[in-house]
Amino acid sequence: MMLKRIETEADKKVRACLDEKRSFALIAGAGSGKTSSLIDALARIRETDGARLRRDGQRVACITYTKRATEVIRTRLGFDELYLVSTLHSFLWGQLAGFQEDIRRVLIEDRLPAQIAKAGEKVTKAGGHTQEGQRQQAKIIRFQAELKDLQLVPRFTYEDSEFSNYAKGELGHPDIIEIGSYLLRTNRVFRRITALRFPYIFVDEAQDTFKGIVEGLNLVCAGEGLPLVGYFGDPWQQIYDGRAGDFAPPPGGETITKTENFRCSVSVIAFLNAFRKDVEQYPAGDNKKRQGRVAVRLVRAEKGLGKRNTYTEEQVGRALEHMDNALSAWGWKDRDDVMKLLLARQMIARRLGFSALNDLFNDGRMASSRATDAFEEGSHFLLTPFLSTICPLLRAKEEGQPHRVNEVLRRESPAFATDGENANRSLRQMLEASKAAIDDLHKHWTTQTVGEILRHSAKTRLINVSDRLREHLAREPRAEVYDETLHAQEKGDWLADAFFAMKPDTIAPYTKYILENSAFSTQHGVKGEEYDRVLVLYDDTEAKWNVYNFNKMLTPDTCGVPTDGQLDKSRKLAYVSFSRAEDELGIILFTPNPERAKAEMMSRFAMREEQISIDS
Ligand SMILES: Nc1ncnc2c1ncn2[C@@H]1O[C@H](COP(=O)(O)OP(=O)(O)OP(=O)(O)O)[C@@H](O)[C@H]1O
Repeated sequence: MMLKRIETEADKKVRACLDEKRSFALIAGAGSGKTSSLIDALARIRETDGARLRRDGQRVACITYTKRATEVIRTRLGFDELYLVSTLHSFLWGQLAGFQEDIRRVLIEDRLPAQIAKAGEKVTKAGGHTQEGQRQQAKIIRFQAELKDLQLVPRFTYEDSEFSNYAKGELGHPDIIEIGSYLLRTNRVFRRITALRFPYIFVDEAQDTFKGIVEGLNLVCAGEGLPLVGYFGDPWQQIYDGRAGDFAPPPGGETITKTENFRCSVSVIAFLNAFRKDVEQYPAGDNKKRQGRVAVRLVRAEKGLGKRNTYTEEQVGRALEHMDNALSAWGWKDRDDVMKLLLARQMIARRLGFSALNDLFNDGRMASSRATDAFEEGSHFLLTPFLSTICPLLRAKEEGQPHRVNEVLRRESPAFATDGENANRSLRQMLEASKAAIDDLHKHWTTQTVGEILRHSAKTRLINVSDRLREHLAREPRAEVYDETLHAQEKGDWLADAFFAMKPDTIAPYTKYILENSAFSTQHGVKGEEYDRVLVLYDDTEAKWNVYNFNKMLTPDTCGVPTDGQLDKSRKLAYVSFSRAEDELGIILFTPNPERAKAEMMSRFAMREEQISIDS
């Protein structure tokens, strides 16, 4: 909680850049108050140049990463129309919508040929006779037909959807990024118009924006004077693939480093400084008075005895016992304000009661790594109807909240959308229909399988059904026994079949976990958050070996040197996790050699003997 605002050196430098009309990039470590710096900068422009901008019909653009951030910033600026605060997609579409003929040209010359080529590569990889090969082949045929139809599309639209239908002129999220990058790169008029509309462009969380967009905005703002672009972000907090990571202003711009930390206690900052060498932070607010604590617990790792060297159920249980031991040792056992950050969902799943679902989506025979990732993010197409509609509806019913039921129905259910077929139904009719629909859904939920529930919900148009889900619901279950050599490319069929055959009881805790804050989170899920006490648990047996390796990242002398990729990914994720702690940070590391790891961590991270304990 911010008590009083302190103007920092970095804020002064940003102010100087604004006054001199120079582009800049503010690299601000964790807890440094990026949002405050951004708001200050936006407000400064209002003071110095606001009247002129309004007179000339120009605005200040602020591109945010999430819709939630958009709301926060708009509110803090008093909803002033001088500013256009929007997510990247909506900002780009605002600029692209007027360039209809250019959109058509980019789709014809670049976007569709690129997608056809990509599908072609997948056909070659999968083999034309496999189901995946045929699926990709069908995609190529569809794209080719859409390519022909593109000439006839009267108008291109974008409705904030993931999916595209080019023949109907409907664009999806990825199209907006690709077309936006392409036009910024190649079309001088597009750049000129963007610059005229927005002499000042700010990008929040710049590390997570797309490379092509940073390059494009730098072209828009090349040269001296306005337009200028200001990036705010932290390269060490870029944890998703394909994003800008290291961002820099256009040539001539200034890179400013913000070294304050207003969030973390003295001990946590000292540890962060030992961990990350490019920014030396200091406690800059009331946090200077908080000593806090950093403690490490080293546990002797067991070799995974389960499938693919992962833990068996019994071993997961033992690992959880070690976690409880550490909680007791740190005096955290009975506290409910300890945020536990686990990399492996298996342990969270076991604690919260969705192991069966978790096991299914982590079973490499049926789930591709993409499917596992989507499960972890809560974006898998088999699960989204439950996350967005079915479980929220059942929950609202259970809690006796008819208004909430109606809200979900109106927002998510085609059968209850207030336009179209329902436009003429009275409120009473709608309420009666919704009650009947929910009672019916509840009956299915308690007696039927997941597949039956989905089919019922699709038939009654209670849920939005994606094309992929529709295909799976419509086909017969695969009769063959799964064979890796024959079916690897079609494993999604077996995944869907197994999912459809499940009882729904493990889905409710999963959706609750994904949708609500609980005392557990994955390490990816806590970006931007802060908690009094944070426990971070590393167990490489459960991690994706080729992607992360926390033992090698933290103790390379004990465990061997990580690959560049492992080092980069593991340390960014660790930095995000560690820096969430306001007061106390506890790290549990399962290591093959606790004694050596202890000595190495003490010297590497300037830790004292009593900070590191061993539980063998
Ligand atoms: N100038 C300031 N003076 C006093 N407190 C501040 C100031 N700026 C930010 N804070 C407080 O410091 C904490 C961290 O701020 P904020 O969450 O904006 O940091 P951040 O840079 O976005 O961090 P991260 O990148 O780690 O998510 C918040 O509790 C905020 O209220």
